Amino acid sequence: MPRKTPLKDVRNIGIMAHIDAGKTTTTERILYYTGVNYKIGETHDGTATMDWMAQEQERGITITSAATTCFWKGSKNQFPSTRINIIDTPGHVDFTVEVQRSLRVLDGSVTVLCAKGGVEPQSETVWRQADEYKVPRMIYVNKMDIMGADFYNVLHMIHDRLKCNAVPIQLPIGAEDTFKGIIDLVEMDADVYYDEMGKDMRVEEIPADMMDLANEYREKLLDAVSMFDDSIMEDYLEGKEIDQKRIRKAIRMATIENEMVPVVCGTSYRNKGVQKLLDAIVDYMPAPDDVPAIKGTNPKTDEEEDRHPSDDEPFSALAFKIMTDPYVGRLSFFRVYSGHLTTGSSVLNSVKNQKERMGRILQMHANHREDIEEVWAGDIAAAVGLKNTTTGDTLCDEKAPVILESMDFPEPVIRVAIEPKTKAGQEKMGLALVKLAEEDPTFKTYTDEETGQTIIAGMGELHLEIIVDRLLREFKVEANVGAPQVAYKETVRKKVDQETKYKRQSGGSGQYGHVKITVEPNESGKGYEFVNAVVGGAIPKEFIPAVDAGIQGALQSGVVAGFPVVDVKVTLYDGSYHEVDSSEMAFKIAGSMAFKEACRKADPVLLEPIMKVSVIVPDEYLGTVIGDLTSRRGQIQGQEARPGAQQVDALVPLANMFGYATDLRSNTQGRGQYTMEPHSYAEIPKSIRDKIVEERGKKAD
Ligand SMILES: Nc1nc2c(ncn2[C@@H]2O[C@H](COP(=O)(O)OP(=O)(O)OP(=O)(O)O)[C@@H](O)[C@H]2O)c(=O)[nH]1
Repeated sequence: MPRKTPLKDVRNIGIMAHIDAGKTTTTERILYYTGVNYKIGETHDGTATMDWMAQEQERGITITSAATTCFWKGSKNQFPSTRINIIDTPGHVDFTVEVQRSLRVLDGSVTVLCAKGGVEPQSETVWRQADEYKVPRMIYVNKMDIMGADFYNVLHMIHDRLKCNAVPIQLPIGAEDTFKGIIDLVEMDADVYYDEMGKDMRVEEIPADMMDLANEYREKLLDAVSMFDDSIMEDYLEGKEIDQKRIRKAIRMATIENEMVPVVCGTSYRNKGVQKLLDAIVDYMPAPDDVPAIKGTNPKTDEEEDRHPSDDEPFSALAFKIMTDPYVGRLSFFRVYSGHLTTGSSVLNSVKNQKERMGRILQMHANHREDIEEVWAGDIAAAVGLKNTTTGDTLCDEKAPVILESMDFPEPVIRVAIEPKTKAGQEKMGLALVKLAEEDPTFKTYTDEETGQTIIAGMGELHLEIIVDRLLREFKVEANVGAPQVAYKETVRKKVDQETKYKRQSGGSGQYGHVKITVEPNESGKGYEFVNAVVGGAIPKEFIPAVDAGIQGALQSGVVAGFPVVDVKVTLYDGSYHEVDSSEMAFKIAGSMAFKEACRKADPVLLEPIMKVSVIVPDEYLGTVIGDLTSRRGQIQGQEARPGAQQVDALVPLANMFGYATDLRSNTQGRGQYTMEPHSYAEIPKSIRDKIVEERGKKAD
């Protein structure tokens, strides 16, 4: 069967927003107008379709990025029927990795801003991430109906904070409770609404009292796009009629090239402007073949090999989200980059070097799913029952293997001990935690060797709360959790050489493993690296992975205070073996012992997560807030004026940020706001380190 929607008519977009800007409401309205929903769900009723995880409904926030497909007829029939895949993204900072992984697989994004709040710090964070991925963007200024809505102020904030070439392609008519329509600067007409909830809309001439303003902004728009079609400005200045198609084409090119960010407005809640937003998505957001080819590597030759968005290339796709679904089991969301695949065929997971059968493929809609027979370049769908595929893996044609550029996941910064309420729950909890960790690469679970406790580690308190919540709801495991603690790490500062011989002679056969290794610091963030430099069979090939495994076991619990060891490079360069007594086990033990011994000598240090904290505080509390941040070992990075307030940016150890929300509230009479995200890991000052070591019940070395 040929593909149903031409590649040109596919839009993979994300909707990004600060909490409460109205992302969920906007998505709901989009689904409503595209005919997927028969009734409009309100987020505050808890019936919104996108927020289908129970706890999201209760909390009123969107956590996971579900992909939803809908179709829009397209504006002026330029694109007869465009397929829009919406990748939902969360607004909370604990879930930035969700934002990042969606940025990886989408082609364009709509940033929703609140017409009153404008650019909040979280929007800035997400914007910078989108900059990194060079995602073409447009901005939707929502909530034009609320008290304090000010389109031009938001525009000013966009220029000031996001430093992008934002150009309105619409202007609001009125604001707050007098918001009654939208001027279209391409068509030079107005959509005027005659009722509260956006049912009665008429296309009219631009109101006379707004004509000058409309002309002024039309000129700005034409000026912005004229670099993509210089005759546009000439024609305009000569007073000639300019074809709308030409303007749209130029806006589209400028947007896709990341040279311009079109700005539209409306109120999703009151159903005003959403259809025009859909038109703009179709007109200006890129199709999969408008963006550069995805980079990849051939796993056989290690050579770079790109995959172009074409059905004729070999199949390649990136798994970007794993979810456990109560009805169908494990769902793996994937984005197809090239080629075509029929349900029932096999693919290669090139990262794991394992075959997977694509037995059933589903198209996800917000509230139902559809079995599909085929997927094509540019599609987003979900496969049922893939066994070994995890987030970030490449699925590809076995005959043309490729590993697509994936995503980097940050290390968890916060940990809590967790314990099932009943003994019977122990095994169930273990299995459930493993499942949850498969879904979410920023969530880890392990046993603390010092205390024997089960630990869960993640990106923030809310992140772990949600995990505990899901344990209860989805896996029926009731658990007690301890107080959140910082997820410290250990590393080494010096290169050392280590020789260790593990030899036992007890009764029957003995054990013999002898290794010579060097242990040295690895680049920050590079993790653990193992190099096999053994020559001439000093250690037989079959025992080398055992040495590596032994070291990996030892990495879990460092020599300073039993925290995981990161960023070390270990080179195994020599050793010896015994014909009879050597075994994998013996080499595993030798590897582990050698590594621990080497670490003791290699100037081991304790590292702590440092957070980037942004606080917005009314002027009168500025001194108190800065004083407080400094007393938390914070380093002030900068300060910027906002209307009636200041934004303070600081780097603060996570250990000193517990309880910050409460303190900030009392220091500012509830008027301060803050966001924080992981920034880096840094060495802990000695005095504090000694205290941590002591608390862990171990003596400092
Ligand atoms: N007056 C008005 N209220 C709106 C508008 N859009 C959204 N809201 C309300 O604002 C609140 C937040 O909207 P949501 O759609 O849940 O916001 P969100 O950005 O998805 O929030 P998170 O899911 O928490 O990230 C809800 O109570 C909405 O009903 C609007 O255009 N006008």
